[in-house]
Amino acid sequence: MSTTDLAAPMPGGSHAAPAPAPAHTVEVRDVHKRFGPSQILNGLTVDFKDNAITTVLGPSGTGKSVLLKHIVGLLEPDQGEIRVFGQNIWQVSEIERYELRKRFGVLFQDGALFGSMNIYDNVAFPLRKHTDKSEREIREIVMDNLREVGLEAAIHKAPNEISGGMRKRAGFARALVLKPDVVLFDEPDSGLDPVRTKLLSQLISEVHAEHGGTYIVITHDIPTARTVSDYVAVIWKGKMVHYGDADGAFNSTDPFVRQFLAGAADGPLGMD
Ligand SMILES: Nc1ncnc2c1ncn2[C@@H]1O[C@H](COP(=O)(O)OP(=O)(O)OP(=O)(O)O)[C@@H](O)[C@H]1O
Repeated sequence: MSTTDLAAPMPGGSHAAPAPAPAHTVEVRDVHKRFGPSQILNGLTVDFKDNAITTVLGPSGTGKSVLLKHIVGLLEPDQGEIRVFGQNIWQVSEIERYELRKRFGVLFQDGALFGSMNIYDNVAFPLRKHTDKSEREIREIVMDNLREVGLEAAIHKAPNEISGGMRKRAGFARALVLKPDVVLFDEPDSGLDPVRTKLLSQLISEVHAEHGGTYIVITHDIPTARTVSDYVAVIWKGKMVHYGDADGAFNSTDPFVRQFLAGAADGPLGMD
């Protein structure tokens, strides 16, 4: 429907009311996903809080990355809905889905940088591809973003000439250049030592405090969750078993949430 359609008078002289704003920017409704014999997501439902950082925690192999791929539209649910900005992403055209995706920034595990481009060109890439900004404007945005993640001195380096932590920061800068409403992080801590993990977690919190937005951080690293979380979501066996504020999660009396967040061997959570 175009804006002209929305402005058209209704029979009886009144105007059509604009569509109500969605309650949440990212809504996951009863999503099921199976790969071969394995049911990975099994009726998973969650509304991510807007303008907040939610960490998605859960044991290895429980479907956290599969959930993230559903949210960005890389995987289609067998059943259920993924709604972003109020739209079911599998009930819109491919072009509309592509437009919705542009409002997402994603930081993949390895930063997902192009090996053949230097750091500057990697960060400039989304601006060159998706906007008609001049090279002068692009330079200003890229340098602002690289400064924010502390990489302005590394612009001429290739991805394989910098450390894993720097690659993640470059990936973060690239994820931010289009000023996304939603930023997703797939295990930002993977492959980093505890000090670099802590520094990256602090950077995520600082950037969020500066720009706002809906951040979803997939991790199984409890210290990362403690540093960045406003809200904590816990997945187990393909379902969302807990969603609440960080204090509530870390002080939960639920045996499963307690065991998982304490990293304890004793409790309902076994090796299966
Ligand atoms: N495209 C796919 N085809 C088949 N199986 C898949 C596919 N993607 C994921 N899986 C399987 O789904 C399960 C969940 O994977 P996922 O990567 O979401 O786990 P995770 O919770 O993110 O785990 P970790 O914390 O260890 O990264 C795994 O058993 C994985 O092998």
